Amino acid sequence: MTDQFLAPFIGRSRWFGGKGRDFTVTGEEVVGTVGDAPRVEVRLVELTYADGDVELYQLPLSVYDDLQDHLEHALVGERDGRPVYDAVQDRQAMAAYLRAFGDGTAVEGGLRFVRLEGHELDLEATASPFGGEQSNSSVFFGEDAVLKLFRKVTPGENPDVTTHRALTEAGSTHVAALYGWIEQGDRQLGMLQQFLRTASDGWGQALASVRDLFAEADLHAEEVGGDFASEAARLGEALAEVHRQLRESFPTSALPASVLAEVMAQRLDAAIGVVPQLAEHADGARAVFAAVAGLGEIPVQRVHGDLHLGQTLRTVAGWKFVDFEGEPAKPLSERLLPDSPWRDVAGMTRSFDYAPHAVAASMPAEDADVEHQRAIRAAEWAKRNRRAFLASYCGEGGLGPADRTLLTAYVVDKAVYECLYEARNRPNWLSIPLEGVARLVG
Ligand SMILES: Nc1ncnc2c1ncn2[C@@H]1O[C@H](COP(=O)(O)OP(=O)(O)O)[C@@H](O)[C@H]1O
Ligand SMILES: O=P(O)(O)O[C@H]1O[C@H](CO)[C@@H](O[C@H]2O[C@H](CO)[C@@H](O)[C@H](O)[C@H]2O)[C@H](O)[C@H]1O
Repeated sequence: MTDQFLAPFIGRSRWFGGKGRDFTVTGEEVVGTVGDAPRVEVRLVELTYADGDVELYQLPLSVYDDLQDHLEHALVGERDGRPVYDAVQDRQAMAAYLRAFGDGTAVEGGLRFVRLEGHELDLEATASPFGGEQSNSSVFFGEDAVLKLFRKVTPGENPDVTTHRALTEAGSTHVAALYGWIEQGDRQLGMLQQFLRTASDGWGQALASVRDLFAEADLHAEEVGGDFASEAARLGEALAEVHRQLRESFPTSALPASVLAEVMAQRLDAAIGVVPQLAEHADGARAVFAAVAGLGEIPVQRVHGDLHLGQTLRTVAGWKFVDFEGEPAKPLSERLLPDSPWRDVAGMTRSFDYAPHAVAASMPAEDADVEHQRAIRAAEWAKRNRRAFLASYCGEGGLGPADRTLLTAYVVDKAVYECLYEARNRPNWLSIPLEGVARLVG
């Protein structure tokens, strides 16, 4: 018997990846507890979708004897007359998590809080939940650490933990150092890492740069004060370094290009099932994928897997990349597979296209002339930053013809994925990747 309140709570939560799909809660288990006042029950809730897919979601819930006025916004339901709250929103509950890391020992119910050496945690830091868009749930501990609790959980390693660990141990300056993680059996449920105090995210900076450009109708991207190209170039350099470190830390192999082309074509077919508007661009996209089939063997390695400007943070010590979990909709087994580094380059390329079009969508143009002018500036901004990024990513070798074919296919594949993502999560934004696909294959 499962609690009635779970399904509506999960369904309305930002982190729920199954939006738009019918599901029922088919099981739940308390796999651990943290603290005692309140007591946090860490529940794994099994969801079964109408098409038979099954997923497990992690719900840390704090249980109190009485209603807590200050947690009204976080009330999830009531069990046996006791109020149950979303523990991520609950400072006291999160303080207990931090203390558990401080002890570095196993906590009741099989949860293990594992610490890496090298950082003295501030155990008194105040917890505050991250308020932005995300697929998991993060809590900041003062200016010291960030705890990310994974929502969709699967057995085995979580690539966010293992990739951060490898990069931290390799001394990378382009990630927030990993401080520890939470395990339950063979699952990794959360990750504690360095709080990047001086960070501002690349997406926000890119939007500001575009707004600057749109405000100066007669100027080109390189002429306005908020030009982003030198940052785009730094991002390219940083990504090249991260890819090099990942090649050294994880196994590398080769993938037959024909297999990659087929996988991309299948992803397109599946996406058309959800976003029928993609069908009119299908022939063009298939031709782009087919061109990859002749490329022989593609070198593959551990990559980020879902890179975009929102996963980049500019700090006084340079650019950092976050969230190495891969695309949230992909099964873990696929997210762990080595892939071509061009997937990450393609993700950034798409993001350089998204930023100007997202700004344009949020600023209705007064007339057709302004709209036309903005479309030209948007294309200019995207091209300028894409070029700066690519030039420094590729370095002296530049981009060869085979690389270009592969990159183009990854860019189209990413734009197709984005159509699916937007249709399910932000239908108002669907036109951004859809028009992107049209431009790419048109
Ligand atoms: N170490 C960090 N320090 C400061 N802010 C961070 C850190 N890691 C992530 N963030 C912020 O939190 C946001 C969400 O983190 P992310 O890892 O992308 O979560 P999710 O996997 O849920 O999408 C990021 O976009 C970034 O703005
Ligand atoms: O950050 P997540 O791992 O949750 O990634 C998912 O959500 C992203 C949006 O938050 C989505 O990114 C898309 O929108 C971005 C602007 O919000 C844009 O910069 C990206 O280029 C675009 O792909 C991402 O695809 C999705 O997996």
